Amino acid sequence: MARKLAVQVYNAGGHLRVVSTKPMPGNQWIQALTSVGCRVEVCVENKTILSVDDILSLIGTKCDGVIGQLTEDWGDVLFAALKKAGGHAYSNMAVGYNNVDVEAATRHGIAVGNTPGVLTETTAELAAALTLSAARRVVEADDFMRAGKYEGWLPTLFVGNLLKGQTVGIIGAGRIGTAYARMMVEGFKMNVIYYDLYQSTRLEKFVTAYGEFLKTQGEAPVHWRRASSPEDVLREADVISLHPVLDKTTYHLINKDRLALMKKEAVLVNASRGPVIDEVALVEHLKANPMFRVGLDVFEDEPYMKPGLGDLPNAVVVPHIASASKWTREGMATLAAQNVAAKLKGYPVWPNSNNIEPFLDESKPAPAAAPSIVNAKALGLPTGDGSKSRL
Ligand SMILES: NC(=O)C1=CN([C@@H]2O[C@H](COP(=O)(O)OP(=O)(O)OC[C@H]3O[C@@H](n4cnc5c(N)ncnc54)[C@H](O)[C@@H]3O)[C@@H](O)[C@H]2O)C=CC1
Ligand SMILES: O=C(O)C(=O)CO
Repeated sequence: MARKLAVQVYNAGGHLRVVSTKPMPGNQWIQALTSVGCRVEVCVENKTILSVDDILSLIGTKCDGVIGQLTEDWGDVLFAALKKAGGHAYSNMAVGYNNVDVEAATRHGIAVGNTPGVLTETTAELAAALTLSAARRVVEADDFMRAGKYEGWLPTLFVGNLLKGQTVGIIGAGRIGTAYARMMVEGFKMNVIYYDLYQSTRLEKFVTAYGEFLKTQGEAPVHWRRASSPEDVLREADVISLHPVLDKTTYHLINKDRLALMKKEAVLVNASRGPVIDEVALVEHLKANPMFRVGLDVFEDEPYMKPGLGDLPNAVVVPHIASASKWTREGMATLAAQNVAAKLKGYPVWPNSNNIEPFLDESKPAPAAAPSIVNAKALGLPTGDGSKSRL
């Protein structure tokens, strides 16, 4: 028999029961649910990653919707239980949903929400921070300073890589990959080479226009190129940042053979998902190539690092914090709650998940629509901007 977990209850009399597996920042998300008649139960158990059994006990025998986290295994067992408890809606508090078996959810008639857009710039900024930290050896230098090793300026002390005028490679030029590329182009006048399954006309247009602007300033223009393979990007770029979804096509996209193609002094950044890189191969590559550097926000076996990674000075490692700004985390919570609330109320699905701003504007009521439901088509859910009624 599963143990009962501690919960905090909001709007105890609400007729729809919604569970959040974690406390989430801000109040707007609670408001989005209680205002449509939900009783909200937030798990406050002191345990970082909830097991399937933990979540089964939270779902219980009557549950209309759940907001869950990317650390949880949302597969057939949980969706079957949610369905049996009368549930119709689940939302990840994340844009990535590789932890969710969407087919299983669809089989059980459960809508799966995610939180695109609100974290695009925040995540891209952290990727840029990792790029600079790795290229300019910021963490190594900080450790050196704190260890009392600094004896005075030297021509050879912590020499790193200049970014200006170099080439940045993007693998996965979607929302975040494009935002990151723009930062590197505007900030450091880098040229762009990208690989994606689809053409990123937005990125191409931006780099072309920025190149024209630079020319008017008497500066060298920047250029872009769409590569026909990841190999082209890896061979050509001085900095490579990974921003694809994690699926079968991107699992171990960076492996031993592809690492060997990269420049000896390249910088590799990953703020997508850990398994996009074969981390054992990466550790070997970092050991053999001390001037090759990485900046990692995500790891293959989170929360663990592969043996040896944490000892290497040419790796900057942070604990999956790319979306961790106050505005973004509150916004993610709000979008997740609005996905669940809208589905439970029978509202349509917002037609453009690349523009979710109307859901975050606290000065106006949110549209009566679900911001982003990834299996909307498979479930045959209607789309619409919710103009007929408001949340
Ligand atoms: N570290 C963190 O805290 C965060 C990580 N993420 C991760 O970043 C991912 C991307 O997020 P968004 O940019 O919003 O998604 P997006 O859907 O806008 O972009 C993903 C891109 O990957 C491309 N892609 C898919 N398969 C590919 C392949 N085999 N090779 C190359 N490109 C491929 C897609 O065509 C798409 O353009 C999320 O799925 C999530 O896993 C997102 C937010 C925060
Ligand atoms: O949204 C995601 O996919 C994350 O990794 C957390 O921000």
